[in-house]
Amino acid sequence: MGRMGGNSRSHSANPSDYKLLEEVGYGASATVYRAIYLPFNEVVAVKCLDLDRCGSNFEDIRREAQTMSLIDHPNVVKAYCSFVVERNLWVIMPFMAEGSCLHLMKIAYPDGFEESAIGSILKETLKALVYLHKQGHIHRDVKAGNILLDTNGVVKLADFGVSACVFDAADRQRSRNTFVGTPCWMAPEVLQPGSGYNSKADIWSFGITALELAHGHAPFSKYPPMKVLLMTIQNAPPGLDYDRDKKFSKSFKEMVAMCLVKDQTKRPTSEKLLKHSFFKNAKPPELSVKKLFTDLPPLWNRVKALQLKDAAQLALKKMPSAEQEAISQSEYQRGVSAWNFDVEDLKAQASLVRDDDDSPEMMEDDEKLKSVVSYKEATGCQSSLGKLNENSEPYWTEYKEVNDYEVQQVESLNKKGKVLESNILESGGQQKTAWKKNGSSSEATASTSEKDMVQAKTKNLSVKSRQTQSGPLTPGAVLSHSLSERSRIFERSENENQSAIDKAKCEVRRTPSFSGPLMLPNRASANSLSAPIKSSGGFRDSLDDKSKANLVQIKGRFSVTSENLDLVKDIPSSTIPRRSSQGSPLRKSASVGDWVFESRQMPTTPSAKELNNSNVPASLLLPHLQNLFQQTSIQQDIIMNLLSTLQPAEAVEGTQNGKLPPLPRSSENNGSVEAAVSERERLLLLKVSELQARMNNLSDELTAEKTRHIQLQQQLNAVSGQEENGDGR
Ligand SMILES: Nc1ncnc2c1ncn2[C@@H]1O[C@H](COP(=O)(O)OP(=O)(O)OP(=O)(O)O)[C@@H](O)[C@H]1O
Repeated sequence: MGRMGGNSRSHSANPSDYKLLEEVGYGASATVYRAIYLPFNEVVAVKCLDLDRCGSNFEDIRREAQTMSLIDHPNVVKAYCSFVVERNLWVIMPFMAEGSCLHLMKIAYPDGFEESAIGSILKETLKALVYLHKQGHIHRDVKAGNILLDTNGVVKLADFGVSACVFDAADRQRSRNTFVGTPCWMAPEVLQPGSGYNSKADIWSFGITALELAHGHAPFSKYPPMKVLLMTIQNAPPGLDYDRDKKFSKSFKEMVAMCLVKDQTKRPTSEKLLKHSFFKNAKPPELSVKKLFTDLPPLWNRVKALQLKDAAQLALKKMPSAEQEAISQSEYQRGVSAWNFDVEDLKAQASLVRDDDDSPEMMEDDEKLKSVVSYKEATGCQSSLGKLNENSEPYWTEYKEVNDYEVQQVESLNKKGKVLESNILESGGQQKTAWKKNGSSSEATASTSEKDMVQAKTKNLSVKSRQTQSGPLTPGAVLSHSLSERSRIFERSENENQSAIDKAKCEVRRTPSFSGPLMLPNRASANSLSAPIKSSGGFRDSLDDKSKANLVQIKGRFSVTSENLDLVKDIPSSTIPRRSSQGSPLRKSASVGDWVFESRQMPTTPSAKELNNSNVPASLLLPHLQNLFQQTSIQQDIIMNLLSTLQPAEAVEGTQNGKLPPLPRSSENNGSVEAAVSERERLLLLKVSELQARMNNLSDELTAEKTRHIQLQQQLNAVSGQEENGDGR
């Protein structure tokens, strides 16, 4: 690793040359800090990847770092250098002071950007894709969260955590048959295991990103991953609606429609797409993008605000399972990439998710949030919160209300709890006025590099406290410090009982390992299963026993599992009827190439008695009953097929010529199976008695023949006696 080419001034691989300041972002596998490179007094970004969370696939990381070192394009975030510090990989990059488009939308543009800004952002992103594709790379994780902005309006595509070099022959097969990405942004061919994909998958993700920038969230973002997977495969492609999206131009709509074609061969290449009229008319980013953040607070304060918002949302969910669901949902909806797909579980979940927006659960959440928290959700939380975007004021203007709510949570859920966030909340409250658009505070424009450095010296209590309390900053300390720990630093004393809100923050940031109704992997499980940089199966060891037992295939960040292989492996595949339609109880395994029996349609199937006695609503019972019905029909099918294979072919004839009728084969005739069997029995008995009668006849005939034979013998003897007497005379 170490230094990477192309820089006139190279950055050292010595961690003590970097002074880590505020956290400015976090993803599935990494936390990103603003930092100062001391030898040059230069602001940089340091991405700290926890190698343990990455599955410690060092070989992949090394290859990834090499890939990054070859990147040299003004619209691609390049790595200056990378090096391992204890169990962490530090990647040193240019600091993009305005963070990602996703963060920007969540903070200030919950309903998306205006078309001129979108045009510029997309054009710059597309230039990056043209470059990467020419170099033989597939990015595989194009989304608003990976499009970074600088204060002067520069747009760069980031995160090669999942990119793959298709020119590397050894890697080609794997990279093209690997499940990598974030479900909402993933192309249909990527979601269909084994079909393989190429750089056109990036064009699909680019189209989804266009919709994300236009609406503030990606299509289907309110659904759990598997529902998204099924909808992407089964539904018509999403797009800009000609009625609902009246504000957008025809050429924008056309461009999006070109990207979101299911048949990858019909999608344009990045190079061709760049020639589309939509991009020809795009404004330079310094005109249309720069103005997006003129009145906003510094990035790290925005990130802090977003973390508080996540925590507030999480604190609403008090039951452990609900917490897990919330974490899963929020991580997923935020666009975090690490999702391991247990296809069976997710299919079952998908069948339970209603397509309409008015599911009671969602409405309940909606009401709860509306009554307590008045902020609107952007991309991330929109789905579970319903339509909260009616009021389009930026999130940060309501920051204080969120904080008030958090205080309530802290007070009500933790009697002993001290208000850990007091400092944060106070500063948040003050900043609320300072951040308001049209406000005149100097804070609003304090995001230039020089100012950042000054602010870092004066404002960053958490980092300073950490450094003074624990001596030199170690990477481990950096990575392990959580928001709660930082809260303690703010408070400057240890808390015995972590407040609910504080705990919730830990959950948001870190990696709980409980399971919940959605059965979606939280970040911890996702990361333990997956290599966030690039996958290769090197993380197999981190699977627990159950996962190992069920693992069919590890596909990049996602593993495809089935618990049902044992059930079917002893049944000859030829005896199982094959149905190819969607929703069939028998499906082709994602990876083993054989047909598997999908008995695990539901996470748990209650007994009939339970179903009868319970007060469960029909909407919940129905899927279980359908599941039971489906399983019963499958079993019948299998029995029928086994019976038919036991039956000799020549026996399948009509009774008229003395032979037996065939057993009914189709499932429609299942009811007549018993009757058919007894009919066969009766005919067999008839046949036996018929044979017996024929045998009796034959015996009689034999006896008669024998008698005739004796009589003839006697006649012959008599004749020969007469002849002898005649000769003697
Ligand atoms: N160079 C940078 N300058 C400023 N902010 C950055 C920089 N790199 C990343 N970030 C911020 O950190 C966030 C997480 O970074 P990144 O996407 O690289 O992590 P990740 O673990 O790979 O995430 P994911 O897998 O979910 O895409 C980004 O969304 C962005 O907001």
